[in-house]
Amino acid sequence: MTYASYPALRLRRPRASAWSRAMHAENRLSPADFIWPLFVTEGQGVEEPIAALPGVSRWSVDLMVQRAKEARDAGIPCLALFPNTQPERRSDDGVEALNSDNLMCRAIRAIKDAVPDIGILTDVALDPYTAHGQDGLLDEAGYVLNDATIDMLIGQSLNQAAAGADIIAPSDMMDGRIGAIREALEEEGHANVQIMAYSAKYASAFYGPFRDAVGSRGLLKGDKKSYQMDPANSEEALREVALDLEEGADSVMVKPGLPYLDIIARVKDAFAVPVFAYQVSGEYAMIEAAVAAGAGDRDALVLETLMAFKRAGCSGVLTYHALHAARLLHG
Ligand SMILES: NCC(=O)CCC(=O)O
Ligand SMILES: [Mg+2]
Repeated sequence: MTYASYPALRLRRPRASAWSRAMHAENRLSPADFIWPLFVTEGQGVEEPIAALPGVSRWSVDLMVQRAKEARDAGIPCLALFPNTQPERRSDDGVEALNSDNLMCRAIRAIKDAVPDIGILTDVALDPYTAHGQDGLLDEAGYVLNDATIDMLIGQSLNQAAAGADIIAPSDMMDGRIGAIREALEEEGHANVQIMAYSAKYASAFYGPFRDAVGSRGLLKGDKKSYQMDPANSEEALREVALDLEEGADSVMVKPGLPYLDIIARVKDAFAVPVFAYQVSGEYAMIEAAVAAGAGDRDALVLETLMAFKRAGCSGVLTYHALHAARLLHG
């Protein structure tokens, strides 16, 4: 087939007016594209602003319920919860993750009680609970043990599911944990609890502010390169995704987001399954720093970066800008 060429063909013609641009848009953003990560802290009526994430706070459970209502009213379908565990409840084995009355479980129950029609995604990994800030159990040399960690992750997943979590999202990058968690969920009567696998999670420099938010930055010794992926690799991301899908993941995630759009596009092309991205704390902080420096307009930067995820093939995005973006789109 041959196309017309200039001047019969002018690609600027459909761009000339707003109505026509709207009609020709290949992708659209809506509040339903967003999952809102929120940080829970102890107490009543407590808001703790996070310096490294201007505009983001930790909220106590009672105020978290207010955030959940705002999210629902703005059309956001799902929240992702992260606990800032009190230092005295952190230990080498992170056993607080298994406590059915821990901060996470109390937050899940309170939100499900007050706002039953919003989804709750819970992160599975031990880093908010360990005294060393690593995602799993360590051997004497400080290596993160794979199979022993999986036993803890199963317990953590079942604990969250019992509290009412709708989507279990293992972010630990242990080999084989998706299959083990799926099997345990089936056995314990949680057949409808989904798994969103953090399949391609990279050992990234963009997680710094998150570690402040969950209180693990000062604790973490070394790095996470023995389990998170090398930013040099993309074939390996396809293998990670293939394994997680074989093991029973309902959806997969690529993390961080914007520096890894190529991975998102490859995963979507190769597997045609629901792919989500995590626009992580360092990405949020970079946008806010640009805005503070007068280098860009917040609303435009936020919507353009979120649209990029849709264009790359994402079903949705975990983003700290979720409420702001959803309200912009709602008008
Ligand atoms: N498991 C969740 C994260 O590590 C979040 C990272 C971030 O927002 O920087
Ligand atoms: Mg894996």
